[in-house]
Amino acid sequence: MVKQLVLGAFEEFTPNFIANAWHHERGDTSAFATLEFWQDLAARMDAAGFDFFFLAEAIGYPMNDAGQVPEAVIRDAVQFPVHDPLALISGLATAAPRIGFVATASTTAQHPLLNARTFTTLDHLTGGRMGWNIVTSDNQQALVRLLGQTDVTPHDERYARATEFVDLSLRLWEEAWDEGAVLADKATRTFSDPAKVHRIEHDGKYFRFDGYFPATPSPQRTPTLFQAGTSAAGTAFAARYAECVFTQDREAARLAATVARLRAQAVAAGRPADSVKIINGASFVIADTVDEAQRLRAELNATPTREATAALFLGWSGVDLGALDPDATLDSVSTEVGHTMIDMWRNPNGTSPTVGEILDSLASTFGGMRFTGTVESIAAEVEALVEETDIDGFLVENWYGGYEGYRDFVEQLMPVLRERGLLPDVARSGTLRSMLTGEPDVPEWHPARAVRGAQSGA
Ligand SMILES: Cc1cc2nc3c(=O)[nH]c(=O)nc-3n(C[C@H](O)[C@H](O)[C@H](O)COP(=O)(O)O)c2cc1C
Repeated sequence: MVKQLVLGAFEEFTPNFIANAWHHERGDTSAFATLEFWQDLAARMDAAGFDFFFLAEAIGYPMNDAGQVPEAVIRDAVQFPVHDPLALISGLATAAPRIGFVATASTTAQHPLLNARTFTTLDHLTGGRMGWNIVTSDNQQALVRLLGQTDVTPHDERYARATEFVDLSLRLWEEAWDEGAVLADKATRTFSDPAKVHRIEHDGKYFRFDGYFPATPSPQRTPTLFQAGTSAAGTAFAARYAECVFTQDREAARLAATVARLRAQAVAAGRPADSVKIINGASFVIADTVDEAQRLRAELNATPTREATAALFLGWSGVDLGALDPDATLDSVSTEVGHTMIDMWRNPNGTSPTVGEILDSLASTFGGMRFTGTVESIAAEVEALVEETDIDGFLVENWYGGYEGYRDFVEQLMPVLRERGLLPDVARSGTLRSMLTGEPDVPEWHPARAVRGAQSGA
């Protein structure tokens, strides 16, 4: 039996993200800074039957170790300008009443209290439709300079900080307020029952907290937890906390290996293999003939400049390809930024591509799996990929920006995927967690459950 996929729309609050194709004739993102632009898009994805609207985040932008920002970043709009995704969501929720919202927020840049309060607020305002994509952040060089930090926090230490950040957040969401603490009882003038609201004291390596969490429990309490970053440290972190993992593999065999590794680590962490939903990036170029689709794909590959793609790579990986010998490989390059990005260009079983080859092919490889063909050929490929890799869904990449970037996928491919049983006949609804996991509550194995009610009755 085929698996029913979950679908997210992959966006960032910027003119156009990974494709850097905002200037393509089919798209128009000149109004990207307006609420109406995003409300229109979210409403259409809601009506189309997508499960969630996903917002990546970049507080920093590509910058090399010397603090120089490639000119292409500003000229070509490479994650710059970028606006605040969390500020967008309540406005989207009014226009899109069913779809979930997953917002990326960084444990390297944020503070647990401020972050937890924002997600609780948004989970209330969306009626339980919020997800948090937990990242330790790319674009590190700019991030530390903008936040006034002295240096990039080493890669694995960022995950140690993320662990403490999430553990404290879970206490704020699950332990600070008991069920039934909010009474709003006029007769006794008791809004909240002091016996059921608990002080949280935390004195850790990275954070201290001493006091009450000032936001009432939201419909999901803990927002649905996503994670992105599949280094060894990232995978271990995902195995502990993530209900969904966003991956970006672009070859079936590599994706199958990532899925197997994530499921094995989940089992080793004491949870069922299928309790981690693995959602891979995917872009779809659809036309009446395979030739025409390939022509359009080639046109899209030629859209971003070489400087823009190299800058995007720098931001995500921390590696400035322009400063390296074009004949060298990345085999011995080390980075404190993104291991996932570098690992994609290393071939442990053979010859790795050279820096020159990587630069030549970046535009045609950014993002996740690429599907190019007719509706029927792509639907068959999707089914075969799900069978081969055991993934749970796709984060559909927007190419041109705005609804144009999804139109063919929504209007042509989704009906055929539905006919093949790869999508539900009726769009999922309810809280985001129930849409993605089938269960309304955080699962038993999750660390959230260990702290829930820890002080109740105390
Ligand atoms: C698929 C994917 C999506 C990511 N999205 C973001 C993002 O939106 N914002 C961000 O700051 N970092 C993002 N990152 C980077 C992560 O913050 C990650 O922590 C970083 O790559 C370092 O961890 P890693 O070596 O495990 O990949 C993403 C990484 C991956 C692999």
